[in-house]
Amino acid sequence: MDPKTVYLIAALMMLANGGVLGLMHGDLPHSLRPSAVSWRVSTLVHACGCLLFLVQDLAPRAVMLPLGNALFVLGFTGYWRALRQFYGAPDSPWIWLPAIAGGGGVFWYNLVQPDMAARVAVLTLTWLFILGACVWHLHSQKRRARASSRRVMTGLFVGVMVFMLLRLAYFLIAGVPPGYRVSDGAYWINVASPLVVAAIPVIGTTAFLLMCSERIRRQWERAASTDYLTGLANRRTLADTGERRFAAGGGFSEARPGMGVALVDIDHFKQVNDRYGHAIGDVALKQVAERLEAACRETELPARQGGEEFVVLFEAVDAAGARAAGERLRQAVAAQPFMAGELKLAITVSIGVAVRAPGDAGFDDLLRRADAALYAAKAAGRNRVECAALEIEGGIPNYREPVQHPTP
Ligand SMILES: Nc1nc2c(ncn2[C@@H]2O[C@H](COP(=O)(O)OP(=O)(O)OP(=O)(O)O)[C@@H](O)[C@H]2O)c(=O)[nH]1
Repeated sequence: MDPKTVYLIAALMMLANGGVLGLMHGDLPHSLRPSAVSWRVSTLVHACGCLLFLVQDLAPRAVMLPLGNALFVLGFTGYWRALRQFYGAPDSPWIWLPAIAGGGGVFWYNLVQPDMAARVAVLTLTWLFILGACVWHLHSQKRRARASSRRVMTGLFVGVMVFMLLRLAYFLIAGVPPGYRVSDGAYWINVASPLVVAAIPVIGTTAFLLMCSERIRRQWERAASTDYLTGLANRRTLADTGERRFAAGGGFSEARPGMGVALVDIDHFKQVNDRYGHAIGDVALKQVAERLEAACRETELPARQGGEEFVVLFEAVDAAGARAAGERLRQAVAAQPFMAGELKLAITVSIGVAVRAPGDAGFDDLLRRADAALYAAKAAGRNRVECAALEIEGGIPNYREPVQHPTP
């Protein structure tokens, strides 16, 4: 195929992709828009580079070719910037330096000291540096299990880098043939080059849109499953996880410990709100959540049930283990006063714990017994842990165990 035809098709596909991204721009969340703008501009810059190669005979080629190559390196730097913006890295003017140096080198070996092999080497090194920076940036992000779009994008950049190396090796080993022109279809490398150049603007734009949709999906999932104020699991996640673990635990067995819960309620929280205001109350809630989370073990799930009430799920505990875990949580909150600006607040929590019992038909029964134990903890003076009895008589928890604990 004629390389000019390939450049024309590539330019049209890039323009179409840039257009699609432009149409979708308004539907993206604000946080993703700067990155999408950079990606779109870079795609259009690449299209302009292809068009320059297409019309290279209309002006001196010694100007058109380096100009086209300069547009490609600028376009790749734009993709680098887009990826940085996507992952929240601060904008830096330094990322344009390799493109400026590489572009300058290409002009130098075209106009001042014409040397095709040196020009290819400078261009290749510039591309490798910029694309390598993109790969490094993609790779250095926190790994997420289903981020397939990021893997596609990384593969694409690596593929283009490998091609550039092969292209350099081709020119270094075979040497630059006399009278060689990039528009000469007799050389396979002249047809392959625009196809590979087009891979990132064309396939990469689809992968970029996939990255955006994966980000949006994760944000929605997080918003639906976590509590907006504390960042802990919310009531819905708690209910889902609790029911699932309850069902997975099978029938009750005296021989092996089952799941347990701790219901944690801040003591006299209304007074904090009334005395210092709702905003300070919110700060205190967040700090209690942080301390509970920090005190939880890996297998324990802290959640905000609502208001000033938290729940911690235990995976496999007996009554003594649940009580000890509850005590660990209580101490984590009571150990030190809370700081809200200049204010020093002494905050404590009361905790009711319950472990799975033979009479529990579902997770709600477990919670109900923990709630009754919490009620007992409040009645017994607060800042303490009470353990629920194993039985429910007529739907009302029956406390067989005397509530006798040292007052903290
Ligand atoms: N700041 C803030 N306060 C909340 C939030 N949700 C619930 N509250 C407050 O939590 C307080 C709960 O008060 P009560 O249920 O009377 O309980 P308490 O004052 O903690 O007393 P005891 O639980 O009996 O120790 C109320 O003042 C609610 O307005 C919230 O998201 N932010």
